[in-house]
Amino acid sequence: MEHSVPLIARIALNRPLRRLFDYTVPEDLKLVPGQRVKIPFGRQQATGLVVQTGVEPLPGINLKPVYAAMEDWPALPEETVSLLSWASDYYQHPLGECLFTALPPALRRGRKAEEKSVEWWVACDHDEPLPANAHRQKALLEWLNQQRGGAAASDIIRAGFTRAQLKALSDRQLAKAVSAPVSDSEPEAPELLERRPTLSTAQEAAAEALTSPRKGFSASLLYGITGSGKTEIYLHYLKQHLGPSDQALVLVPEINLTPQTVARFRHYFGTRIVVWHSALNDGERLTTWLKIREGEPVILIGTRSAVLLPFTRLRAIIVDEEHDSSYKQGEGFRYSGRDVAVYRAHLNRCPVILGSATPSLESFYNVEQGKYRLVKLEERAGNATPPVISLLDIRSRPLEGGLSRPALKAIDQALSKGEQALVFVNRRGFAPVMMCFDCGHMIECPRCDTRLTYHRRDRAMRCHHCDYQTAATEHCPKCQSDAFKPVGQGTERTEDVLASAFPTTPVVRVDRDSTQRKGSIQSILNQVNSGKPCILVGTQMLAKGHDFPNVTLVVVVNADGGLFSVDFRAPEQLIQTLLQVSGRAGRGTKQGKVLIQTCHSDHPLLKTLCDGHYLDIAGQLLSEREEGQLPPFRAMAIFRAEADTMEKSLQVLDAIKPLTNFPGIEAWGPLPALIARRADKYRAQLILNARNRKRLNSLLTGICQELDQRKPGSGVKWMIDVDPQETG
Ligand SMILES: Nc1ncnc2c1ncn2[C@@H]1O[C@H](COP(=O)(O)OP(=O)(O)OP(=O)(O)O)[C@@H](O)[C@H]1O
Ligand SMILES: [Zn+2]
Repeated sequence: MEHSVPLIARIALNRPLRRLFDYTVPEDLKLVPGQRVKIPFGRQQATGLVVQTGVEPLPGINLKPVYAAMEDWPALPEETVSLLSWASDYYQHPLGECLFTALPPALRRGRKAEEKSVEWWVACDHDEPLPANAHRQKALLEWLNQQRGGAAASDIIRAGFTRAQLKALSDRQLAKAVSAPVSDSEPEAPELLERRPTLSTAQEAAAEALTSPRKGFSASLLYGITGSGKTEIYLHYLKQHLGPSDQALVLVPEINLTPQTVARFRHYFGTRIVVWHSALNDGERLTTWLKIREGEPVILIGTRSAVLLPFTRLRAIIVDEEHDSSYKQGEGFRYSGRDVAVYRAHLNRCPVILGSATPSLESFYNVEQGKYRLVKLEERAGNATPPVISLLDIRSRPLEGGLSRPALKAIDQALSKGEQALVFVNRRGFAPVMMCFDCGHMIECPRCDTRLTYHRRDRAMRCHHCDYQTAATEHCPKCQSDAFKPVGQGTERTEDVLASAFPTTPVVRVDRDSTQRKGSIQSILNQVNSGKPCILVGTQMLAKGHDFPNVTLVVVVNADGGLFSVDFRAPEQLIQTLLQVSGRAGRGTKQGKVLIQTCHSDHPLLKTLCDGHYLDIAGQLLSEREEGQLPPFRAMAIFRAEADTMEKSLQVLDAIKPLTNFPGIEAWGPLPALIARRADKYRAQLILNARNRKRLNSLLTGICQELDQRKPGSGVKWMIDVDPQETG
C-alpha cells in the first residue's frame, strides 16, 4: 500500500530575507506557484506567496502547515513569477520582497482581492446654462467632456476640482455619478478622428521601420529628436499592432507632470487606457491591478513599478524617455524599469520600443552590439524646426539674480512678440547657500555633510538630502553680523528677479515646492497652454516631455554644475538635460532659440551641444567610456554600507573586498561616499567593475550568501546596487 507523504510548499515572505520557508500542504488544499497563502510565522500569521510545490520533505524536520489559500487562483501568474525570479537574481535582492512588489498594497497586507466600487462621473447631455461667474464649474464641465468614458472622482479631485463643484454640476443635471466607466465599444466620434494628425513622411518611415518583420521578441530604440512626434508614433503603432484582446504597457518617467500624454492616449483609446502611479490610493491600485491580472485588454500607462504588474496578455511594451534616471529605483529593490521591460518583452516574446530624444549610452551600446534596432526620426513634426542653441559666456558680465543682460533682453523680445519664455534653474528654493560676508560662516545641515538651502517663501532653511528644516535668520548665527546673505541661484530668486524685471507679465514657477498642492500642475499647464505671454521658471520638471507650442525661448541660468563632477555619468546627464530643456523651444510654428549661460563657453562638450547632434555627442561620450573601461563596456555593481560611524561602514566593506578578488573584476575602494554623512548615517562604497556580467553576477551571489552567514557588524546596513545610476 502506498503511504502518503505530506506535500510541501516553498513560500516567500515580504521580508528582506534571502531565503524561502517550507510548509506542509493540507491534503484538501491544491496550491500552485504564485498563489497567496496564510501561514503561521513565528507567533504571528503572515501572508506568503507560493514559489514551489511538491518539494521533497527532509526526514526529521517538523514543518508547520499552511493555514489556507487566500484565493483559488495564483495572484502572480507564471510569467510574472519568472520575471521577478530573474530580477531577484540579477539585482541581488531577496525574492520575497521582489515578488511582493508585484502586488498592490492591499494584497501585500493580506486583504481580500475584491474590488471596491469606484465613484465615476460623466457629463450629461443637458443644456442648462451656467451662471457667468461659475468659472470653475464651467472648467470642470469642459474637462469632463474631454474625458471619454468619464472620470473617477479621485481623478477629478487630482485635476484640481472640488466635491462642491461636482455637486453643483450634478444639481444642475449637467453631470452625474455612475457606477462604472461608460463602455467604450462604440466607434470613435468622427470629430476625434479628424483631429488626429496624419503622420509626416518621416514619421511614416519610422513607424514602418518599427514594424518587426518577424513575430516575437524585438527591441527597437526610437531616437527621435525633441518635438519629432514620438507619441504619435506610439499611438499609431499600438493601433496597428494591438489585437482587441491584447494588453500593452507604456512606461513614462512621471505621469503627473504630463497629463497631456495620458489625455492624448485617451483620445485614441478611450477607457482602454488605465494609469498606474504613486498618487493612486490603495483602492484604485487594487482595481487596476485586478484588471491587469484578469487579462482585460487595457493599455496601461504607468511609472516604473508598472513593469512588474501581472499582465497575462502583454503584446507590446513602450518605454518613453528611456534615458530618464527615474526608471532606476534608488532604494530597496534597485531595479531599472527600462531594463526589466526589455527582459519582460523577451519573456513574452513581444516587441519593446525604447524612445527618447537623448537615448542612454547603454541603449546606443546595445544598438552597436546588434541587440536593439535603431530607428531614427530627425525632423520635427508639423512645421516646427529644431531650436538654435547658443552659449552665453557670463565670466565678465554683470548678472542680475543670475541673469545676464543679453538673456533678459532676449526674454523681453520674446514677450513683446506675444510669445512665452522658459528659464531653467537646476535648484529649487531661493539660494543654495546662506553665507556671512563678515566671518564666512555658512549654515550646514546638522545631520548631513551638506549646506542648507534658503527657502524665502517659507522663511526656512532646508536640507535637500534629509528632512531637516529650521527657521531662517536675518543675522549670522555665529557672529550676529547682518552681512548674512544668500549666495547662488534657486528658482524662487530667479522668479523674483523676473517678476520685477517684467512686472506686467505673469511669472510661473514650476518645481517640487510649487507643485505640491493637488491639481496645481494642471492649473499651471492650463495657464501656459492658453498661449498668452508668460515666463516659466523651473527645474528639471520643465525639461520632461512638455509640449508648449508658444514657448520660443529657453534660457539656462547656469550649465556648469555637471561639467566637473566626479560621477562618470555626469556629462551624459548634463547633455541630456540641456537638450531636453532646449527641446521645449519652438515646438509650434515659430522658430525656437536657446541661450545657455556658462563660465566655460570653450568647453568641448558644450560646444558640440550647440550643433545639437546628439548622435555625435553620444558617440564621443561612448568612446570616452570605452577608454575609461566603464559601463556600458563593463558591468558595474556597488556595495554600499551605512552605519553610525565611518569606521564601521568602511570595516564591513574592507571585509568584503578580499571576497571580490577574481580575474576580470576590479574593486575600487572602499571609500566614503561623496556626501559621507547623510541623515546621521556615515556612508561608504566599494565599486566593482567587471569584464563579464555573468561572472560578476555569480560572484555577487556567492558574497551575499557568505555575508548572510557571517552577519557583518551590528548596526551596519549593507546593500548591493547593480547597474548603479549614481556612483558618488
Ligand atoms: N504628423 C503630425 N502633424 C502635425 N503635428 C504633429 C504630427 N505629429 C505630432 N505632431 C505634434 O507635434 C508636437 C510634438 O509631438 P510629441 O510631443 O509627440 O513630440 P516628442 O517626440 O514626444 O517630443 P519630446 O521628446 O520633446 O517630448 C505635438 O504637439 C504633436 O501634436
Ligand atoms: Zn540633512
